[in-house]
Amino acid sequence: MITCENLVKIYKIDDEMEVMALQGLDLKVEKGEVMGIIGNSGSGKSTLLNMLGGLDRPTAGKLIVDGKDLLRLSDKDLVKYKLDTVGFIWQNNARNLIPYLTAVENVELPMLLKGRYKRERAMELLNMVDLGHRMNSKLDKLSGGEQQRVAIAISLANNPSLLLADEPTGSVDTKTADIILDLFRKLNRELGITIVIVTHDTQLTQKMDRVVSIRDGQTSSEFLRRNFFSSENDLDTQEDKEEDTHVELAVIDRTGRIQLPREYLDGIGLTPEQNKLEVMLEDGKIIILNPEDT
Ligand SMILES: Nc1ncnc2c1ncn2[C@@H]1O[C@H](COP(=O)(O)OP(=O)(O)OP(=O)(O)O)[C@@H](O)[C@H]1O
Repeated sequence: MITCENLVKIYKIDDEMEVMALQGLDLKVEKGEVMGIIGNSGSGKSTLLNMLGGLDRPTAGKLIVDGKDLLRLSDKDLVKYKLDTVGFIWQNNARNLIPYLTAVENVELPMLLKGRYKRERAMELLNMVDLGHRMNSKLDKLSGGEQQRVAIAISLANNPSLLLADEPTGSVDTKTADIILDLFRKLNRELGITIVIVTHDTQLTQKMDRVVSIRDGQTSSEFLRRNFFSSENDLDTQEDKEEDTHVELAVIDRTGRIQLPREYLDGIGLTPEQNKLEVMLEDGKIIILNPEDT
């Protein structure tokens, strides 16, 4: 569904200053995946989402989404792509909704359809997000989580094949965050929609099958859930950390370069000044040693 290869995004601040927000990022997302993206503030998560959503164009590299080459699309085709292929959910989406209109009126508002069909489609979308029973409630009578579900209904209006969510649970409590993740899963299952979620919420990422970590504008590691079918109850009863639920994979680029977590390097006593490691292949395993220890 998504292929990013060596993706670069440079923002020009003024004649002298540039920011390289994406520094040769590689990422593959399969059709029908629900995937998380994590990373420190400023690591390039939102920039990546903006590129995937066609809100801005990459500077260089390759970006193919749903068969469309986003570096080569004409301006007209990019507008069509934004309308037809992607749906967006933002952290503060609900704030853009109109408080004195009902849920169904809010969903109807941005739709291009006319008359009766608009109402039918808006009702259908609210049913999809399990909010059919509140369709005639004024928005300001709905909880934060329910308002976010109205925003999700709106994002589905054009049958997108990709949903992009930037901190979708940033403004709600843990229980509501779980309900929203369950809803994403349901939409994924029932509509086959691919979903990419940027989040800081480690409770949420523990429940995702694949989480990619971005550092300095590049994918640095990937967390795969150990047991895709492990019971959600287990997660609720124990104080899990990401390492317990997921196995961490370092990302290797086409030239064989990998980025090792700093704590691993610290673990073998390698100081930041040292820039060489001893690497050995032994019994089918690659062993990395601090050269000063050998
Ligand atoms: N429109 C822009 N103009 C100039 N620089 C930008 C722009 N957008 C992002 N940047 C810079 O690009 C880098 C990556 O920013 P980005 O917003 O993608 O990070 P992020 O991982 O989403 O951070 P956060 O978690 O704080 O939202 C930062 O250094 C940021 O200052």
